[in-house]
Amino acid sequence: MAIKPVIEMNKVSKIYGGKTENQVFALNDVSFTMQEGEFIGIMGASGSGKTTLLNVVSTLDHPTEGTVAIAGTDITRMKARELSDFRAQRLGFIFQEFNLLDNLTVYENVALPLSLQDLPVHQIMDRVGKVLEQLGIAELADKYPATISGGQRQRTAAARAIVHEPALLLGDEPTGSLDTKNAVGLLEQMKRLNEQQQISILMVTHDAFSASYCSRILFIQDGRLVQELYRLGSREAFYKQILNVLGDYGAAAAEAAAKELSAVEDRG
Ligand SMILES: Nc1ncnc2c1ncn2[C@@H]1O[C@H](COP(=O)(O)OP(=O)(O)OP(=O)(O)O)[C@@H](O)[C@H]1O
Repeated sequence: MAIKPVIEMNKVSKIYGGKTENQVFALNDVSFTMQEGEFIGIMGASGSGKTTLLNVVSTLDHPTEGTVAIAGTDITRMKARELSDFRAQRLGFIFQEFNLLDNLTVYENVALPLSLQDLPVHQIMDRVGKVLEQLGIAELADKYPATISGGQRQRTAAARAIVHEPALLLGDEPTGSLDTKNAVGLLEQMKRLNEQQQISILMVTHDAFSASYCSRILFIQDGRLVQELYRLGSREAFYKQILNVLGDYGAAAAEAAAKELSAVEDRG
């Protein structure tokens, strides 16, 4: 099977502010292609444009210039209504806050993206059942979010993000609010989804440890892509490589990298 691009971003700029004064180039002439089955991490300092990039890809924000195609569809030409259907059917999201609905069970939360698509009930039951099994939470189907652990809530959120088999899974600091054990659990799950089901994942993270699970990292600085790193060897080696690159970008990043490097033997 031929590998197809899942994201084609071509000369994208996003400018905030007035026509001439106080302009902020949140993204500045950004181009990259993501192939189906990649697991890409976006890294960069605070204010470098990571969230803007993710928002443009997720169709929540419109670029000032340039084009973005997702799975062959140019989203920069779509109307609002088409965009919301496209988002619901083709994209999956994992956020730092799990955004589960408290008055729905685990099963109902996971079924939500399918219920919105008017699928027959037996098809919904079948797909939800499979994805709950996959994420090891089948026995929690009838429980409510308030009665399960943080890690289980995060897995429920992950199940909901993939139940409709999106072309692309997007994460904004998905491990941000998790302790180390649950963060590793979620990253392992994402890695499995990526490797075993070829789900394409784009994730924003400031954390080198999380980023080391990716197959490629794009580094962004002042709205520009400044470097990319492919994982060639082990995750541990990739982690050190990422820390070294972060170390190249400013004293603050270097300080954080040095701290992390000293902890590398413990966590890596
Ligand atoms: N709605 C907006 N109006 C004006 N400027 C904005 C707006 N949103 C973002 N910016 C600016 O665009 C730049 C990029 O912001 P963005 O949120 O993409 O950065 P980030 O890398 O995600 O930062 P962080 O890691 O702190 O979340 C920043 O200078 C920010 O102040």
